Amino acid sequence: MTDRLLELINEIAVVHGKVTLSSGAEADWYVDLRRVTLHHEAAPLIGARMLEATADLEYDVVGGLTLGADPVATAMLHAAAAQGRALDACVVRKAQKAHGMQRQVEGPGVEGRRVLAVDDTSTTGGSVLQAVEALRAAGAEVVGVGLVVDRGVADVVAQAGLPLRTVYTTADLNTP
Ligand SMILES: O=P(O)(O)OC[C@H]1O[C@H](OP(=O)(O)OP(=O)(O)O)[C@H](O)[C@@H]1O
Ligand SMILES: O=C(O)c1cc(=O)[nH]c(=O)[nH]1
Repeated sequence: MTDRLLELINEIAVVHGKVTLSSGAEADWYVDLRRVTLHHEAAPLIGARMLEATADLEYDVVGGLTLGADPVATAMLHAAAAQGRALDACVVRKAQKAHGMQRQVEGPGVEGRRVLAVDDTSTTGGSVLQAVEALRAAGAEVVGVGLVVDRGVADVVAQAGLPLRTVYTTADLNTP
């Protein structure tokens, strides 16, 4: 059976060429997941597939470090709502806001709640584990990490003591 989401990722998000990654490392390919997490056909598929991939984990809030995680979390919120499930989303700011409510984690609240930390992709795990730290500081119980594309963080997430659920790994992508 055709995997339409994988087709879309390979067609519109995989970029060949030298690129500097979030960690500062150099790579010769990139997957610009924003091109699919904000795409009219791909985003609903991402919501459904992320719910499926994390079905064995129990959580009532989903979110991660802005910006990559945000459309993933909201796609999951909407996919869950379509199933009659009340799943809230949250956004983890890169730093605490200096005015207003001065929060780092935005949304209906994570204190005392079970949270799935997500990201669109992860290469070193730095971003998603920064989100885990901020979520815990806000009082959340982080139950696991969910990714659309894992670029190789299984060991890092395991070392952090969290279960990792992913829809794709780099082996699934048309990379050089
Ligand atoms: O596993 P890591 O080494 O942390 O890399 C992965 C991170 O890099 C990208 O975000 P980026 O830092 O480019 O920022 P953005 O989400 O604001 O675009 C991506 O969305 C992940 O969050
Ligand atoms: O490591 C990263 O920064 C990174 C890799 C990648 O393939 N896609 C992305 O958005 N970020």
